[in-house]
Amino acid sequence: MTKQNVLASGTKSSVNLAITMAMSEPSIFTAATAGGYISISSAWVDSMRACSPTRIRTAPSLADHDQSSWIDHHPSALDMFEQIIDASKGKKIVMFLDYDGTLSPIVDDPDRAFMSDAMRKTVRKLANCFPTAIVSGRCRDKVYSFVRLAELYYAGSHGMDIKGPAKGSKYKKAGSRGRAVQFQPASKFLPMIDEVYKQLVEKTKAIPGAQVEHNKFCVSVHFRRVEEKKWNELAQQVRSVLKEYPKLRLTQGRKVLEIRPTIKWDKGKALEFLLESLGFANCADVFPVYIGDDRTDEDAFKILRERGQGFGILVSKFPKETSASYSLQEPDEVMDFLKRLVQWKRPSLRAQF
Ligand SMILES: O=P(O)(O)OC[C@H]1O[C@H](O[C@H]2O[C@H](CO)[C@@H](O)[C@H](O)[C@H]2O)[C@H](O)[C@@H](O)[C@@H]1O
Repeated sequence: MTKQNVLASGTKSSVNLAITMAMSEPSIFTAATAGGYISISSAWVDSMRACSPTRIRTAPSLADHDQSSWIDHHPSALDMFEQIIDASKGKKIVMFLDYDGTLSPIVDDPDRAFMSDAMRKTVRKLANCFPTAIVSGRCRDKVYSFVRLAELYYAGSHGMDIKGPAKGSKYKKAGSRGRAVQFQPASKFLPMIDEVYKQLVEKTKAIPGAQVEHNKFCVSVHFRRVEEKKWNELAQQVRSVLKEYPKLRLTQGRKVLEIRPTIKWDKGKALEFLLESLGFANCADVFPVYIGDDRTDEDAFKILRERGQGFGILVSKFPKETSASYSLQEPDEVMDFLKRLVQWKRPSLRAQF
């Protein structure tokens, strides 16, 4: 088995193994009979299905042992607010926020995943209290066009495109002389990503509902609006493009296949880079909080566990395997949690919410 294309994020669930298998055995793939080809693609489709859970956390008929035990292990960050604040006492909170599914609800059209004004107002107040970064799979400019808050740090393309506020930030590392933080570890992949984007557009154009999104250092192939009976065909088309690019790998999000460089860089590394840029590299008294809803956010949750600092909050209505410590069900709960943080830090702002 080669390690050309491996699924980097997440744990060794059957889902990840399915994709790893499908992506990492090109010789089997090319030598296989038509039947073999289908079975590899069907591993993709199984994995695509597994990324679309349908068991709602609160449904009484499904509130079985597994679900309640999941909540025991990942209690609501709202219910645990006081304990969280206690744990952060004497430490500097730094906030990391994923965008889609965390600050904005998941919608069918990725170009219309707008953030509410109330959420924007809350995030603005949050950034006034704590250093705050948006960490997204999207192209940085696109996520900025949704968030529109110049005072934040932004890490687009799954952390491969990092930029800090140009000026006026209260949170600058000593000695940075007002220079904006900027880091693009995958810049040499730009021509390859452009090429792959064009090929994917061409190869998927006949599949109704498929949408390819150029995220600068990575590409997303959306299947939210593709009929399930066409998922196999979509997987085969994506596979046919990717097999020519061993320097690219595949990860999966919510009804999306994400193609990105094999470099050892992800949202977890971006989190560490940003902590360092903010002057917290070897700081024992920093308390990073990362809130995200997707597989790629697991890299950041894991880093926090490894560092033994702060914690991750998974946004999900469904029990999921996660390295996050707490959970919130949806963006509205994220907003409530952020408001509580602001009110705790600045009690005088209570009346403004
Ligand atoms: O890291 P994120 O900010 O969560 O980005 C991950 C992907 O988010 C977007 O897709 C997701 O949200 C869309 C809008 O709600 C939804 O239609 C899609 O099904 C979701 O996967 C974004 O469009 C992708 O490029 C990102 O990779």
